[in-house]
Amino acid sequence: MNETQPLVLASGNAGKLREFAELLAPLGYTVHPQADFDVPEVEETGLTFVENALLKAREAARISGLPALADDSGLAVEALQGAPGIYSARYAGEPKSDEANNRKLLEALADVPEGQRSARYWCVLVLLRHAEDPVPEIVQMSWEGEILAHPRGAGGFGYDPLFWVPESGLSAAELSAEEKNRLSHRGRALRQLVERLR
Ligand SMILES: O=c1nc[nH]c2c1ncn2[C@H]1C[C@H](O)[C@@H](COP(=O)(O)OP(=O)(O)OP(=O)(O)O)O1
Ligand SMILES: [Mg+2]
Repeated sequence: MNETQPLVLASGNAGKLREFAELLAPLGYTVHPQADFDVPEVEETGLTFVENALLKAREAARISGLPALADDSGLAVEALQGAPGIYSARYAGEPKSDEANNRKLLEALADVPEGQRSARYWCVLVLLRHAEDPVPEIVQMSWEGEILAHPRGAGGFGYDPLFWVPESGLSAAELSAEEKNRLSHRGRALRQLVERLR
């Protein structure tokens, strides 16, 4: 794909859209949020991140007529056998709320001591060149961390105030936008995807 080709971002998440805009702007892509084409939120009925990302990308490509990039992501906590995982966005039920999700996570880990609170973010990116693309580009990337006992920081989105980044000595919400994009599951997945398109 050449760099002047427009791309629809198959997400309604403002935090993701901001990060993708930051990551893709210097690479020359023209990105349009799916809201510009009135793409509705699709039901995430898959049992894997990749299935859900495919559902989102296909719907956005179908309605917009553009190549579509979707991100299905989430937090997998070892002490919770990988929960909330693909259910991360709706962990505390509907309507989706980062604050309620974070509160529920802290409650679930209330009795889990420091040292046993390992977790990883997953980001699965799917790029469909068109709605019926039979050969999607797929990248799956993780980011290792630990779940804090109390929220720290005001940046990022989602579970970032509870996600401790050992390599930085900060929570993900305390990282600058540039630093999070450099280290994160999403930043590294996107750079790998873009490499493949070159
Ligand atoms: O870097 C991150 N920093 C903090 N939290 C994160 C991150 N990456 C994923 N997450 C959490 C947010 C949400 O609870 C779930 C994604 O759920 P996911 O369905 O992929 O996104 P969503 O429903 O918010 O928007 P959409 O599906 O329209 O892209 O994982
Ligand atoms: Mg979602």
